Amino acid sequence: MLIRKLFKFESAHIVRNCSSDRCRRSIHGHSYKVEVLLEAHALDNGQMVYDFGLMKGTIKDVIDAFDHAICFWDKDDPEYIRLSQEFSARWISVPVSPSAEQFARVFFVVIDAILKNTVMKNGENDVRLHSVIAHETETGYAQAFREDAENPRMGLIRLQDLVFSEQVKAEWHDPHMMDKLMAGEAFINPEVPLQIKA
Ligand SMILES: Nc1nc2c(c(=O)[nH]1)N=C([C@H](O)[C@H](O)COP(=O)(O)OP(=O)(O)OP(=O)(O)O)CN2
Repeated sequence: MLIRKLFKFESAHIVRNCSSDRCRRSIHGHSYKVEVLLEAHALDNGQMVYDFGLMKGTIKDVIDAFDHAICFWDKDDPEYIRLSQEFSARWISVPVSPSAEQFARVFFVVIDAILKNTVMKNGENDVRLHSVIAHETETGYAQAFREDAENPRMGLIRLQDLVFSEQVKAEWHDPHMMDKLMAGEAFINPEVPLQIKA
């Protein structure tokens, strides 16, 4: 079974080398929608794949990092990068160009790591990330599956190559969230007292 949770953020970027002229050399913004699809073949104690509410912690924070931020490719012109960092308190540096395709892959890599590091406490069974859909506009989206996220032909995405500005980190529930993720520290879900036994 699949479940899907939708997140939204507003973000600015340039996508270098693309065919659309407006897109490749003008800073522009989108109202992004990100769909996170989780898969399981059994249900937890609440008879759910994974409680939607649990996705409003670390997973929501990492997506919301991009809200009201400028996102740039770390291979972009150093002067563009410098000015983005100077004039925007909220910025994210990514190791791939910020197309819809790469947003979907970036979120897949991070959310997959979060789920793998999460200690689930309510009888969840083999919950895994199925795919991530990044809607750039009302009419265009990209969907990344595991084979896309891990595909070196699409560019390598490693957690340590994502850089979040100090302002972005300061607004997280835990400003050290990404450091903890990279160090392999567990994210522990809350205990749930069992009320009724099936
Ligand atoms: N495959 C992709 N194509 C394009 C991407 C992308 O990320 N992946 N990105 C862009 C631009 O960022 C552009 O701003 C969005 O393109 P487009 O869909 O053409 O935008 P419109 O606002 O014109 O959308 P309409 O709904 O068609 O009016 C370009 N291509």
